[in-house]
Amino acid sequence: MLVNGHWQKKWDPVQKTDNEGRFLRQNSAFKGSLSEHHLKKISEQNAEPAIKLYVAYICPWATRTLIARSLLGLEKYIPVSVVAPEITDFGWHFAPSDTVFPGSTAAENEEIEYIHQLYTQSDQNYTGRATVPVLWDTQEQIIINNESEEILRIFNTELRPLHQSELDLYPENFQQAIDAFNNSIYHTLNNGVYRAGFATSQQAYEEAFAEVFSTLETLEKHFTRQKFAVADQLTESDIRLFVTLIRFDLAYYGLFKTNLKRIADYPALSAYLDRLMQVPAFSQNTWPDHIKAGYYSVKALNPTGIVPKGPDLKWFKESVKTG
Ligand SMILES: N[C@@H](CCC(=O)N[C@@H](CS)C(=O)NCC(=O)O)C(=O)O
Repeated sequence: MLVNGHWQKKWDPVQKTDNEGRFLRQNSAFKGSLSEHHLKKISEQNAEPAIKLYVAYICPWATRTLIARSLLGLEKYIPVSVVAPEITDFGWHFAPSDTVFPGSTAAENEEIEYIHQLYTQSDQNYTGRATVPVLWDTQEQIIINNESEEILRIFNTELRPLHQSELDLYPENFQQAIDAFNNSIYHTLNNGVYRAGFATSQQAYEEAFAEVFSTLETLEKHFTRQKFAVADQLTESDIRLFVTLIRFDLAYYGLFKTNLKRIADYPALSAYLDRLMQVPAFSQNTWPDHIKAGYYSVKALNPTGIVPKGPDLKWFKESVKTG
């Protein structure tokens, strides 16, 4: 992580814990939105795009923003750079083309080598973790926003005039229900799997584990009656749930020890994933090899770095990606 703008070499990608060993996630520091100037520049589509998005395909938070970008048809306005899936001692990085992981952006195409450079360019005294996603202002060379839930809303609301789709991911008449659904899954499931995986005491792990599975049971019942998370249309709640569910059997079940059941063992949740994986915005932004390589590169949880070969999941049968 960065401390007063300097990278700490002795660094371990396990975030903070409290006195009882409970995992604590840091709050995002850059919470800006788009100005009139940005909007004008983005719609002009000059040779140099006005904004860009830095992501990791392993990352559920970054993938939220990618799915929204695709669903709303914003691809041509917002170019994306994808880091190598493995987190290094220097954090996220771009690898040179001869060693680049399929699907990642080669270092030769980037002005930076490490994501932490974006943070020090934006604030030379930045203290904190250098996380993805990052919404970047290419002209000012500063971070606009590094919080996925806000980037998603920026795409949905502020970029509405550029949408190539009628879809509204946060429609006014469902906002309360969407907020309530999001709250019901964030702590116990989206972040719950991390709280189980990065717990440093048995008690903290068991607490998180119980909450993960009671939430999955509730959701299983919900999806026996409902097609989508909220109402009868896709909303941002589906994106926020999907990114966790699709990583569950691939990474969380094994590495994070959330192994009471797999998503494949829940019929209604499996059918829900089947439905969403048929939508290109969901399947095209889901890269199972990145997900496995990325999570299993966290040395504190997997010192040998060995990446499991399985599981053999139906959701990825036809979507072997080549980059
Ligand atoms: N609250 C942030 C969380 C982002 C986040 O934690 N990203 C992870 C990858 S999944 C990261 O970049 N971690 C690097 C680190 O913790 O140093 C968001 O939703 O955008």
